Amino acid sequence: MSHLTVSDVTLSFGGLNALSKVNMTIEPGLITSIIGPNGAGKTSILNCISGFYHPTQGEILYGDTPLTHCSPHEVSNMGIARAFQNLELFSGLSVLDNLLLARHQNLKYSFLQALFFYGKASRMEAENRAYVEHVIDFMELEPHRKSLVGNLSYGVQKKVEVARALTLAPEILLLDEPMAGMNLEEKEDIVRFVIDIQQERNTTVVLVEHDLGVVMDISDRIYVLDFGQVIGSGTPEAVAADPKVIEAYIGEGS
Ligand SMILES: Nc1ncnc2c1ncn2[C@@H]1O[C@H](COP(=O)(O)OP(=O)(O)OP(=O)(O)O)[C@@H](O)[C@H]1O
Repeated sequence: MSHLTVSDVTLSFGGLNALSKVNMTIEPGLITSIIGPNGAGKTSILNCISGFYHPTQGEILYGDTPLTHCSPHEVSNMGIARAFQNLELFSGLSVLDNLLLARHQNLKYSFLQALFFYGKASRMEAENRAYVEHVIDFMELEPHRKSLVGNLSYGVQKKVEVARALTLAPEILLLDEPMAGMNLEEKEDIVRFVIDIQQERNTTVVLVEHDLGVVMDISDRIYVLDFGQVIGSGTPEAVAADPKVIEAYIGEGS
């Protein structure tokens, strides 16, 4: 597994810099959280890493491979998957079909093979099916596998969204506010899965989350953004004691 390196990334929308010379190193195998007040640039940095936005300046490398100008599809094929803040699920399809569809993105066989459905295509189809079943099992979604996503509670839908990203077997999982709108029990549930994803699947996790209690509890490293700039970084203890970070949060509340 490789380091993900964000170097001097600036993202401008007209006159507004959503990100200004942001530097981050996402270390393999760790949970790195990105926090900051509303509008600080947290989603923008995930958008740059996942190829939805292209930085105005700066560079993003995965190992030695530049991601800066890659499309979202190219980024996910490199092993970087994203679960979205606003769910990217098909509400009229079952959990199983949503996950199969997501996994299907990774199918690589020719039109002719697909047409006659033999050889590599059928083998890959079986492998995909098995992998999706494994993700359903891992995320404890078995009771919901045939349910239409639109009929599920918001908390379960958020879990399906994480599962959707996991079907790509990512090395890095980007999670954008996976606990937003959840009740305490649902939050505890998803926290347990985030830790399991890191520890049991040896996946690097990048987490954008507003719940500071959760962030302090589970993160190995934290980056703090404010007005598009990194104002603090390090272990949870170091960040919690950083006067600039405290100021940014007190400023937000006052
Ligand atoms: N597509 C866009 N066009 C114009 N401005 C944008 C766009 N995307 C983001 N911004 C602006 O960039 C800044 C950073 O937004 P971003 O969504 O990254 O913040 P955030 O930290 O994720 O906020 P929140 O915690 O509220 O989700 C904001 O001022 C936002 O209005």
